Amino acid sequence: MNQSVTPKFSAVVFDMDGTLLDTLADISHSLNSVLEEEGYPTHPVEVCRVMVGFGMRELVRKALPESAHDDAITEPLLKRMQARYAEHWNDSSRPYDGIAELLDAIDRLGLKKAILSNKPDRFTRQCAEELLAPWKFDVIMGFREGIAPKPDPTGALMVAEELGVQPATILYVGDSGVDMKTANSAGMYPLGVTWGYRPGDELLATGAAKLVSSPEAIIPLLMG
Ligand SMILES: O=C(O)COP(=O)(O)O
Repeated sequence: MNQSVTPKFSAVVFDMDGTLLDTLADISHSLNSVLEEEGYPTHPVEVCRVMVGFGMRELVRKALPESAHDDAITEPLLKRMQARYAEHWNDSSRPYDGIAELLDAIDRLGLKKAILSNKPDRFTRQCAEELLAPWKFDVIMGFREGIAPKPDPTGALMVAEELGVQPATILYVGDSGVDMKTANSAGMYPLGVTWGYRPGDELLATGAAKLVSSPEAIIPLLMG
């Protein structure tokens, strides 16, 4: 680590889908193939883009017609979606350009780093282990039954606790309004990224302190 450079933050918490990884095509494919098999209307990828981010249960619910918003329908469909995604999570999902350089810079600066996602926990871990294999994350936390999903701050505060740092010293990097609300209610610095699934105006309206349009643009923010 360069001794003349003081990190401003002690840790970086990343959202996964739309921030570290472009997962949209695999999620959309898994969702649509299950909807189609059940005779429900499917959705273009651009519609899926705005339905992702609230967790898989909510994705399935949003994708179904309102007449099918019943646990007796949504829960079995969620299980099928999970099974389908287990086969297709890695067809085309990849880190965005510049993520490798950003993660390398975080490591060079000696900052801790974590992932907090509304994606089911096992898929969050699988994606990190396979698609972000060169980097070690200090904490990886996906959606776990019994813990409220983002934007509830519970998960973010658990991550801070596990990292052993104060929330106020955490840079939270995400691509959606859900992320900006989470960061604000957990007392973390909300940094919005515009290469993901949501437009910059949504991020500003939900409390982004700043927007960046490339992973490399985050590197100078890490220096004190
Ligand atoms: O599965 C989702 O809904 C999105 O997950 P994310 O929190 O990584 O964006």
